[in-house]
Amino acid sequence: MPALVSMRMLLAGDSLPRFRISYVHRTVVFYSGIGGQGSRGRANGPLTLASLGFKSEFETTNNDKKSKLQQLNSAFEVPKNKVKPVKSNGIKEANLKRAPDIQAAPFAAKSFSELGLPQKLIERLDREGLTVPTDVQSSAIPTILKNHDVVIQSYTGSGKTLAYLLPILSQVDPLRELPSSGDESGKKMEIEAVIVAPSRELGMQIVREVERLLGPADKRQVQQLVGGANRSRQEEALKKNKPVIVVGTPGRIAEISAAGKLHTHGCRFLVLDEVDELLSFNFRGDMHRILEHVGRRPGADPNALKGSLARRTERQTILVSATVPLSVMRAARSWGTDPLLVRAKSVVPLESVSLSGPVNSSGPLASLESTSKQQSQAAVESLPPHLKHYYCVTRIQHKIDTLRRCVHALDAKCVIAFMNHTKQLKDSVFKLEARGLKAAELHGDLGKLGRSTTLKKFRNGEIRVLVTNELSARGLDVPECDLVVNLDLPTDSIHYAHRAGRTGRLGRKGYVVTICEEPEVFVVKKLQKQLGTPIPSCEFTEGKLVVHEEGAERTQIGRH
Ligand SMILES: Nc1ncnc2c1ncn2[C@@H]1O[C@H](COP(=O)(O)OP(=O)(O)OP(=O)(O)O)[C@@H](O)[C@H]1O
Repeated sequence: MPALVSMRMLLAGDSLPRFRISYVHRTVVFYSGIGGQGSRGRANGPLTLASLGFKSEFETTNNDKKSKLQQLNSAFEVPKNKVKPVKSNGIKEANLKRAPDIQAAPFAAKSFSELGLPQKLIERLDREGLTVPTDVQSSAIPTILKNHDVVIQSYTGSGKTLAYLLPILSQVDPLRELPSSGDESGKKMEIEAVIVAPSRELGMQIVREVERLLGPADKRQVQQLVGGANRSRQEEALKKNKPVIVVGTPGRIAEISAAGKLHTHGCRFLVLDEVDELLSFNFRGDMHRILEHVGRRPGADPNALKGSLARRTERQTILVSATVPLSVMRAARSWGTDPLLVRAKSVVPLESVSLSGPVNSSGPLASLESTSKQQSQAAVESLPPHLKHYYCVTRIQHKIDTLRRCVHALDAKCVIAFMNHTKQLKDSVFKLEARGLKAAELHGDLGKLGRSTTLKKFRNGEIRVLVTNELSARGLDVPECDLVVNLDLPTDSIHYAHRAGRTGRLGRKGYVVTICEEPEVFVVKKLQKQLGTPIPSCEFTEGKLVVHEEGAERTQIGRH
């Protein structure tokens, strides 16, 4: 456990809380200041991979590798004034074959203009009030602009969407620096980027983000291809608008592609957002089709990356998630070319990360144990560091009452309550409304219109408690969400982490409260251990949050 905690602290840098699992004997009830983007140090001299030890690692390898390194190296050169001293990352030897990690952030940019984005795009960002990149954006944008295949891993709500959208938008019309040469009229524009997301909601959210940056005049350059919407209308829009970017769910993209209405062989970018979810069995057939067709020009040599990466003939593959288990790393290696692992404060070749997992373990039990360890490490890295986690024991028939008291005690304005079974959502909504809380259900059995109307109302603040299932656990961005409640326990630490990540977005405050029955407490303890984060027990009494000390009956009552 301490190893897990310290690993997380080292990976995520100084913005992490300095507590550990061992309990301090005092009540934890106050909001603490929440660090957004941490302060960034500066030092002298340009920081390159060579200066970080990459060169010597690779010097012994052949010329081919050397030239790849030079390309990689130039991707990381940053101006003198943007340099931070390098620290050892402290990652356990067992997890690294070699140690070319760049732990201290060389990409802690102060503004988007430092990252090599075109002026037009900078102006759009400015107009939207986006001026300072997050750490993961500082790492990812220059790396993607250098045409590397990447896996982007950073905790929930840290800005991964713009981390991949901005370098793509800066290389496609209409925002790229140099407009297409020659007379484009009458020439069929090709789809340049395909972005895949596991749910309609997430797909639509990404579309809105692209539209926001394209502006009203150019918003037709992005087309949604999500399931549940009218397919022939989507096909017509593809034909009429000739978008440069499509965003959709695997089923719908594969369906339209198989019907011959989506031409993506010449596509330059393939993004798989929430890639670990997209790897699940449910999406297997559709994902196979997408991976086989997008950016796969007939006759193109998949290994034709000799010379400059800029002249690649194959698509650039970008995989994204807060949770990146080894299965994703393995997939990245087979789908991409020399992929890099991009995190908030480090960029490393994926090949430097040991992929020895269950396949190398001895026996099925060792294999299971190893899988579970990798899972929990993935979950640890995905949790925003400043969230506060509690659990509250109650009887099943009192769960909704406990939820009501929790909402009032924390004065939460925008709450997402997770349950495991769709059938129970309606009943919970009914009970919450009967107790005076404006609530609504959100799940996959609702029609597309019902789902989007409910989400809109939740975003507008017309609904205070959104009662939902796993559908909303991934990617949903409602920045105002200040409380996540587990009315049913999540299946594992990864699911816990994604649910929890709906609050505390981009450095905001956030509470995660698990309401469970006594026999389920051991599961919470196990989650606590796996996540390396304290989850103390609490109760809600007289409009206040009361946190229990470990080993003590009950502690002081505190107001927040
Ligand atoms: N540089 C920035 N400045 C201000 N706000 C930003 C910036 N980058 C992203 N945001 C906002 O931060 C929020 C979270 O971003 P985003 O949804 O991309 O996070 P994420 O890391 O993809 O989360 P998840 O893992 O849950 O999908 C969004 O509301 C987004 O608009």
